[in-house]
Amino acid sequence: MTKGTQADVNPDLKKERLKCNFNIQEVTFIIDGGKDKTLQRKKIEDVALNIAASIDEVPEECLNLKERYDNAVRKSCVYSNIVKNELLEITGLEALGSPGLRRTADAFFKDVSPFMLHLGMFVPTIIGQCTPEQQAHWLPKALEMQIIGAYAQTELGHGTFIRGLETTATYDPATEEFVLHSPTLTSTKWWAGGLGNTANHCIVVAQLYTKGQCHGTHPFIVPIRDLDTHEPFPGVKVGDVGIRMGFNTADNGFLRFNQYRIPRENMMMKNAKVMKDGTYVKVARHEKLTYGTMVFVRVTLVMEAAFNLAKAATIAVRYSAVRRQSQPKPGEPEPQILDYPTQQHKLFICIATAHALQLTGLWLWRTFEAVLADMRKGDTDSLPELHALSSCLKAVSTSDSAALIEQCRFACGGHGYMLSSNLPLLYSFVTATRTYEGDYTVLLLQTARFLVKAWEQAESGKVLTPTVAYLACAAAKEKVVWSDSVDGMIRSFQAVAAGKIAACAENIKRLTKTGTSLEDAWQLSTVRLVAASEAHCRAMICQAYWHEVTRLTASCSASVKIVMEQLATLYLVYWALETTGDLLRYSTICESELNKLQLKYEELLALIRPNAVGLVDAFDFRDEILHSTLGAYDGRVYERLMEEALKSPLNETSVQSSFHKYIRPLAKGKL
Ligand SMILES: CCCCCCCCCCCCCCCCCCCCC/C=C/C(=O)SCCNC(=O)CCNC(=O)[C@H](O)C(C)(C)COP(=O)(O)OP(=O)(O)OC[C@H]1O[C@@H](n2cnc3c(N)ncnc32)[C@H](O)[C@@H]1OP(=O)(O)O
Ligand SMILES: Cc1cc2nc3c(=O)[nH]c(=O)nc-3n(C[C@H](O)[C@H](O)[C@H](O)COP(=O)(O)OP(=O)(O)OC[C@H]3O[C@@H](n4cnc5c(N)ncnc54)[C@H](O)[C@@H]3O)c2cc1C
Repeated sequence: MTKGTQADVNPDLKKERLKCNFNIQEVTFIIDGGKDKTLQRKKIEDVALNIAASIDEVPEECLNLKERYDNAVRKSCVYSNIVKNELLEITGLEALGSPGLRRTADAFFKDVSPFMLHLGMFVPTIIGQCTPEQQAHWLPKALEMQIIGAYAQTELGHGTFIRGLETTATYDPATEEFVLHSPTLTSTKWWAGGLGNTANHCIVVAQLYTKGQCHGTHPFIVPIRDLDTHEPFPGVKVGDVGIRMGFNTADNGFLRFNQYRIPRENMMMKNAKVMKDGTYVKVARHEKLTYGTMVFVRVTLVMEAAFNLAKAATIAVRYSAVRRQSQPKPGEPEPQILDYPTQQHKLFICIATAHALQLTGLWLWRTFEAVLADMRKGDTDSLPELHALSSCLKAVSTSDSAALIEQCRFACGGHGYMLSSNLPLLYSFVTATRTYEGDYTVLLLQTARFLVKAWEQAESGKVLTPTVAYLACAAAKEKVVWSDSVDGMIRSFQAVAAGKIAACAENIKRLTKTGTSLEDAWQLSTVRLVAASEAHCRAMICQAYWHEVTRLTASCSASVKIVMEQLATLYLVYWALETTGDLLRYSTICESELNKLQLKYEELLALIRPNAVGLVDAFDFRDEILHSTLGAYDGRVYERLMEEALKSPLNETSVQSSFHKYIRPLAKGKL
């Protein structure tokens, strides 16, 4: 964080920091995943942010579309050099996935870098889908930025249904080439980040045909532009998809092929190969390993959701400590808006959710690494569980994060609507994560498939995998006894999930018994399947969050343990109150217990209040990364709002030319 001198800090924020009763740094270490991770992150920030400080003379949002893109490319090149020449020196290849790199990128780009997909999907797909020989060829070029890549899977006509993609890659053994073709308008690749004007290479997912047979979708590395002139190659039509709600500097593009040829070796051949004579050879032991990059990105998006929500919470909590409004007690000064319980209700759940998603995300990452290790040994048994886990966690974390970022904006009143608060840009960025890399509903339905199967296994007494082991106890189908202890609440959330899954399974069974096909019975049950999947995910987040807090605070100071547990309890109580209907249905909770729960929630808000600013300080965002007039460390909100306003091009002259062109003639009746 940029602390400045204490004299510059808003007096209310100063007082808040004096009130904080726990060691902020200890919490930072927990959030980062350990002291070593914090130190590494800070080192990366120190290197990168020296340069970021003077990267923009004019605020990004004041530029026109084309200038914004050019500016984003300029900054991406500066940033790439820092990554290559400085950051990789500090941590080696590990830097590419490090939180330090992710965070410092935000100091350079308020919107999105057109290189994001190069690093976020092009490089990971080379690592995940290429043979070692192919990696040796492509990876150094990509890391040196000699080539820039995009990931083009989605088409104009299909995003969700990958098997429905229309682009074809037909093998020609005579020349040992694949012929890429886009047979229809709807087969045009659409949306790929970095594709429109920036990338010269692209991973293209296409239906593979060889010896007259289709073998389904496979990934190919496709050169699309000349490395020197940057002109698209003949047979390639590429461009920008048009103005979007956000991501306007991400260069999302379209791509069409007209019988465009690439060498056979450009098929990514880790999981399947086409031999010179056109023989198709399946290498992978699991059908869906070609979807591996998506699983990887879904896993990372859980922490991405936490990161962005933490930024919004920092902005809104600091602002709420500075902002004073209304006069609830006559004759007394206007209170800080953070003192209003309704404001605490809006904001403390944001801090708690950021913790819940970050700690669950770190746990998911470890699970992902364990599954990868199994797969390296040829064991793919845990892949379905990882797919189910990453699908629902990606869906719920991105959805919660987007909704709560918007809540942070509401919590900042009119000033939250200013682009300079950074809340609108944060929202438009995060709300896209609910859609991309698998739409919310679609991914929850993927998890639901796994849950219904697990339920059937539970009913027949089979051993269940860890994340659904709770279904075994629930198979008895009795209401769970309510208790407002943490364990009791988690048991109740699991009972809700189990009850909903059971109801789905029964509904499908009932429908099929009366002659409905299994596919139709599934469709007729999807509204409840989505709800069941979400309940399962919520129970899992609650369990993982509490488990991680207990584990990570075991050796912490008492005050840190207390505040971390207060937040985690708040998260559980909040969701119990949000889902009272479900609890009444699946647990023994009654009216008096609900009243007790409401009181407990209000007590928790009051307990957390003195530590609110300390808690957001513990996210440890430097001002350069927050980019917010409302959320800077020093709380000079009004001064910053005025300074930013004066940077608007509309303030460059006291009278605009439109006055002379239109308003005056209108007033004089001469228009
Ligand atoms: C070097 C210097 C560089 C410097 C550069 C500086 C730059 C600075 C920037 C730095 C910042 C970096 C930050 C990085 C952040 C990363 C951001 C990434 C941004 C991403 C942007 C968006 C990208 C995209 O959206 S890509 C497109 C994604 N598309 C999708 O997700 C499509 C969703 N659809 C599907 O996943 C499937 O089609 C599905 C699952 C819905 C259905 O598939 P299906 O084939 O039809 O399967 P189905 O019949 O339903 O099921 C069969 C069976 O298979 C199981 N299954 C399905 N999927 C999987 C799977 N993935 N894994 C395992 N199993 C799977 C399914 O469950 C079924 O099983 P059964 O029930 O047992 O039959
Ligand atoms: C900002 C952004 C960046 C992107 N970047 C990339 C990229 O770099 N590369 C890339 O390849 N793609 C990218 N995408 C595309 C993205 O992956 C898709 O938009 C996403 O997977 C959703 O697919 P869709 O657009 O086809 O939505 P659709 O599937 O058409 O969804 C529309 C609606 O239909 C519903 N629906 C669809 N199928 C079902 C079903 N089976 N059951 C019930 N409901 C269903 C959905 O829930 C949704 O409500 C990006 C998208 C965005 C917004």
